[in-house]
This record gives sequence, C-alpha cells and structure tokens, in this order.
Amino acid sequence: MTVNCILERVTETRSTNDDLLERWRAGELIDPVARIAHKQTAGKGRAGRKWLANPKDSICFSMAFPFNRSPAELTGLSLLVGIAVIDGIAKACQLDMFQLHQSGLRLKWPNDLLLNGAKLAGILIEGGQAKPGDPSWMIVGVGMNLSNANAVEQNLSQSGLKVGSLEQLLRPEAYLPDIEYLWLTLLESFEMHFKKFDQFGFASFQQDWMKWDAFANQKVCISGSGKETVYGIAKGVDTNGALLLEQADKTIAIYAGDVSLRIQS
Ligand SMILES: O=C(O)CCCC[C@@H]1SC[C@@H]2NC(=O)N[C@@H]21
Repeated sequence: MTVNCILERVTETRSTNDDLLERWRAGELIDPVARIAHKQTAGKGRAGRKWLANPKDSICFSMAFPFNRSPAELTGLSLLVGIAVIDGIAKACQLDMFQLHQSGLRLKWPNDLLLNGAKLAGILIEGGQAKPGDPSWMIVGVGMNLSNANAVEQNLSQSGLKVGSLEQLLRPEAYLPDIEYLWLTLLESFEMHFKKFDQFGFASFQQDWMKWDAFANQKVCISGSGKETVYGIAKGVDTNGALLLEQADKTIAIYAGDVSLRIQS
C-alpha cells in the first residue's frame, strides 16, 4: 500500500474537518494531509448538522488535498468521494464490486453511503480557493459506522435514515478490518481517485457512479436551504455530477448544496 500524504493521528479533537480548515485558512497547508481522530467532540455533518459518533464503533477522518481546478469545476467531487470510499472498502475487506453491490451498498446523491437504505457513511466537503490561480484545497471528511453496537441514533433522527454499518455489510463471512489498515486503504484510494479527478474531471466517473445510484428511476423530492421543493424521477447524474430529475415536460439538473433528497411518499 502506498500513501503519500502526511498522516496525523490524534486521540481527541473537536472536528478533523475544522482542524484542517483552520490550517487552510491560515495558509499553512503545503502538502496533502490526512488526520484521524479516535474521538471528535464537535463532529460536523452536512447542512449544519452534528456528526455524533461512538469512538468504538466508527472511523472519523479528513483529508486535505489541493486540486488544480477552481471550486466551480469540483461540483462532482462529493460523488467521486463516494466511489473512492466504495473502492477502499472493497480493497480493505477483500470483497469485489459485485459482492458489495449484491449486499445492498449504494450511493445516495450527493454524498451518503447507504447499506440497504441505512446510512453507512457520510461525507462532508469544505474548503475552497484562497485566490484565483491558487489550488483549491478541499477538506474531505468521512464518518463511517463500523458497528451498530453503540450506534449514535441521533444522526439518524437528523438525516431521517437508519444507521447502517460496515459490520452489517460484512456479516456473516468476513471480519472487520483493522481500523488503521482500513484508514490507509481508504486514503490510498482517495489519492488515486483525486489525481484522476483532477486530471479528467467527473465525466470519467459518471457511469461508475450510476451503477451505485440508490435512487435510480425512483420518484424523489429535493428540498433545502429555503428553496422550493422540487419533485421528479431520479435519472442519474450528468457529467458534472448534477442530479437529473425528470419532470412531466422536462429534465432538470440539480446541483449539490445544502439540499436533501428523499423518496417521494
Ligand atoms: O453525513 C454527513 O452529514 C456528513 C458527515 C461527515 C462526518 C465527518 S467525521 C470526520 C469529519 N469531521 C467532521 O467534523 N465531520 C466529518
């Protein structure tokens, strides 16, 4: 396994994303860094939510990576991270993509990993470009449930999803990998995918993402941040990672932001 970024392991911190964000804002980031915390005391989720995680049963880490693209060209990044997490899980757990797909692993646009509809992992991406011409430093944070034993149920009440875990995914044949090995394998996958994404953009991952689409051809609604709720049939994503929503007379593209996607009831 080859991981090139700087590795930081801490026992406790408020949020691994905030730690790296502060350094980016202070202009202190020079090389890619990955930071893992045994415990986060103020872990953050998307849309201002908290990310509560039991240290025994979850893995929480962030990676800061400089992209040579402007933030506007990084719209598909959260989707790409989902693909990279699946690839990392496959390698760390020695499962192939077919087995993972059969087990019910899916991606929920724009950035959740679901296991038969329950949330296995969440992704929070922050950062940006200090000034035009600079690299875009993106802080990619991942929280993954390893086991359901002491799962923190508050996360599910906030997101409306049940808690899923890696242990459930692997049961009954396989065992959970060692956390350090899992982390390094995920980082190796991130580095590989980030480099390819930086070079070719999301278009080269579009078809791959669609294979894991949790809501393909289902009636969904999108709501969030004061915007009007929109309804339609989910038709995958475009080459920028925008969700395509088929409506009566047209297909619209929805860009990720503080929006939430739900099955229409
Ligand atoms: O599902 C979500 O809303 C995203 C959750 C992201 C949680 C991770 S845990 C590591 C990193 N540090 C944080 O404060 N949040 C992310």
